[in-house]
Amino acid sequence: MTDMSPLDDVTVVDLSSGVAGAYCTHLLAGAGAVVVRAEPPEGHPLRRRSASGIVSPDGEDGALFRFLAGSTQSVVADPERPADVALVLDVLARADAVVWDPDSRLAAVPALQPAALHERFPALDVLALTAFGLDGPWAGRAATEFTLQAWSGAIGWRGLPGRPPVSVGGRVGEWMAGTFAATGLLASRRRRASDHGGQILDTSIFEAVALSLTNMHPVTYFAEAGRPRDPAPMSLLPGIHATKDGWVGFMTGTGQQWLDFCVLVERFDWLDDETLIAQGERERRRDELTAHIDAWAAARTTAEILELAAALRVPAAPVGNGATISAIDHFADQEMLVEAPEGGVVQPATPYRLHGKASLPAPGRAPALGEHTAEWARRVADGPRPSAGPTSGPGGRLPFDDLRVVELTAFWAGPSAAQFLGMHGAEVIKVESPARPDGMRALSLRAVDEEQWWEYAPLFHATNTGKLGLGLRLDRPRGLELLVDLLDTSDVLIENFSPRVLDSWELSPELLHQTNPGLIFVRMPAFGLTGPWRDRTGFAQTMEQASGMAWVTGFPDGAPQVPSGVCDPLAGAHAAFALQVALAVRDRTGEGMLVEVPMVASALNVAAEQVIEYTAYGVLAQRQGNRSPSAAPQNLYRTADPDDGLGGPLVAISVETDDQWTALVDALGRPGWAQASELAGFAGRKAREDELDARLGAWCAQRSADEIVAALWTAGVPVARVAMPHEPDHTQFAHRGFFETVEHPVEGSTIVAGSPVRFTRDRYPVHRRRAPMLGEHNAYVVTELLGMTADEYDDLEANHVIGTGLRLDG
Ligand SMILES: CC(C)(COP(=O)(O)OP(=O)(O)OC[C@H]1O[C@@H](n2cnc3c(N)ncnc32)[C@H](O)[C@@H]1OP(=O)(O)O)[C@@H](O)C(=O)NCCC(=O)NCCSC(=O)C(=O)O
Repeated sequence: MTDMSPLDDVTVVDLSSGVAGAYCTHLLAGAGAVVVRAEPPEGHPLRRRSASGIVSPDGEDGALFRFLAGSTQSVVADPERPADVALVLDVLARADAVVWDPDSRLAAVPALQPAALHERFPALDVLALTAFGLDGPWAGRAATEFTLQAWSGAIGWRGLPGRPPVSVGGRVGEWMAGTFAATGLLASRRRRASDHGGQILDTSIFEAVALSLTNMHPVTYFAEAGRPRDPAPMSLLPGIHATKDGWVGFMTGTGQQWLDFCVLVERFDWLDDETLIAQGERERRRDELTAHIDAWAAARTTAEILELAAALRVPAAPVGNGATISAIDHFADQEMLVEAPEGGVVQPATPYRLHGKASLPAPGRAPALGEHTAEWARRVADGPRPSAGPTSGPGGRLPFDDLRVVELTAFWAGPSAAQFLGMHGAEVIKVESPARPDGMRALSLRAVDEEQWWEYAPLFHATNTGKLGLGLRLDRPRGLELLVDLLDTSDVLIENFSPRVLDSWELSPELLHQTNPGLIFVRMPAFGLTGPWRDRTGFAQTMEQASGMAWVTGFPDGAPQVPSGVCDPLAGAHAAFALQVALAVRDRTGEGMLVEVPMVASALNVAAEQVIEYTAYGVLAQRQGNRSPSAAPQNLYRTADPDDGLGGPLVAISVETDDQWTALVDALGRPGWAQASELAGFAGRKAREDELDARLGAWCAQRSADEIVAALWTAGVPVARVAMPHEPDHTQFAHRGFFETVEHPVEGSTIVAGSPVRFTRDRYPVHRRRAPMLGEHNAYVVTELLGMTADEYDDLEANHVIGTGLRLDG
């Protein structure tokens, strides 16, 4: 097979104008898809102004735009000119998919609305990105990332004692939505291959935020716990601490890592205190613990601390930012940050690697506005209009119903990648050691002396739906042989252990491809399979610390804070995307490959703006608490509702556009102070945001949250009640069926968040099968799939090669 770009047979039209749509098509173009951006004459908004508010010099495209639009084409079309709209429709007639959001003048043309496009081009996949989804009671309502975070509970839970809760900086939710969108589009494309039927992929940014920024499935957790979450905001501990020369971040995700951390900071009394293994107890003793950790860290350099932490296998990272990350040796060594094709700017590289014969195209430059208009006009004039092809009715096959996936995964990132394949039809077999199961099981609601305590773990239930469970010990030679036999009958292997683990089992692609050349082998290490940090371990929080995400989260006068968790679904969705890129190659050639998806690489992509803006404009993004570089006024405000003892209840208000400001002024009753002419523009509002906060604060303090939301939302102002993350009962979620009920034989009924990308052609619940119990499907795998006899099965069980339930004693 010759070198090929995996998606070079895919054409996508981009009608979107936000970060989510642009990142979606950036990922697709990065895998070789032809992406044609259809822009109104004023151009994509990011050509002039970045998401962080930097205005590009006259006549120059913004640096963030150049990154996001690299390797794409630009067709300019005036929405007022029928001939221009006809050209866009002609390009769409030749496309496989369109990415749409409602915010450009072109996307607002009636013929270019999702339903109209679906009707006109039934074979086209129409990916719609909106704040709340295309229908439901909240559809079309005003929102910004900040108010979406507030509604979802993503703000309410995060904070430090004595301070208001704090939002996640950097519009991570929009990037997350773009990743889910790209991943969903490829899945839909694979389904289309069977019947040529396109569909609307109705993507809700709100749901993407709720799934990723609320600190790990709180709805499931508290539904199973049968109680609401403690209303006090929380922060990671140990978390981010000042060192002699900067900041260092820790994340002790397992009991063992906490114990190792105690050794690191030389507190053997903490090591002996079993109560401190529980995060709740650490939170209760926050001041005492923080005082010691701060003093210990302040006496050492970041490099010294990281070296010690790596030796003790405590997940840790320097707290990177736009100015520092390009100098980090591992990122340089692994070429995770590279010079932009236009030169002079550093930007993230493609967040995954294919180790196969297919190669990803080199990053290309962004197109000038309308650079490809004439070429497309010629092309559509010359060529016949392609026919849509036959389409079958609803009820076609699921995208991955021909795939068997084996996962050797733990916690959230790896399991979520495999879960996506299961949601859309794959048979997924989760392998766990009965002696060392997925660490998510340790976050159980039952004490360890209770029967089957490991089956009461809500986060395991939420991240492992749709899977079968195989209890198999890979530290036994016969266990490994059995796994290799299983992989011979499988299509995909996904793993997210530290790299040394699979190496110690000698499970290499070379070995596995000898007997199954079609196997796609996805590895999701923390930092990469090679490079100086190869053997370091890490959780989502570690990636948030290293990539810059934590740097822009928190108050300007305080330490950086982690978003806490977003890098897990982010890594999972990037892995599901990269895996599908490899699958596209396999569908054409039959050849599998190794796919490397370092967690940190997806985090660096999503935090791209920081390094890009620093290297392009010398601007270092900073923490702004609940304010934003691109909105003013924006903040949390106390309402007149009865005091909750924590400084609330609060509402979130966010004004990004001049129209939203006008709407706010009207809703406030056009007070004199709001009529000042300089407030009509963003710069004037930004300059006076302290005063605006005081005015809005006084207005909100006289009203209940419900009154404020009703008055402002009706007027078109982005507003939200600051909700807690365990509340699943928003009418909009209910309308879209975002949360699905799943029955579990031990735990009972539970509620699990679904997919932010709603497939509208074949509607099916995504959680059709509950999470497996440990070793529940051993008999199916061993006797049915591998054809072993009942005696052989018994022998494997008697020798503890396979097992059901936890068995720590070997
Ligand atoms: C998550 C980790 C930090 C956890 O660290 P550790 O607990 O030290 O795990 P390791 O991966 O190093 O080692 C796994 C151990 O389990 C053993 N193991 C696992 N499965 C089996 C089976 N089936 N049979 C026998 N033994 C097994 C394996 O041999 C190792 O044992 P020993 O050799 O005896 O140690 C690390 O796995 C990691 O960095 N993973 C890559 C990045 C990642 O995915 N991070 C988590 C994202 S989710 C997240 O952040 C979140 O949910 O929160």
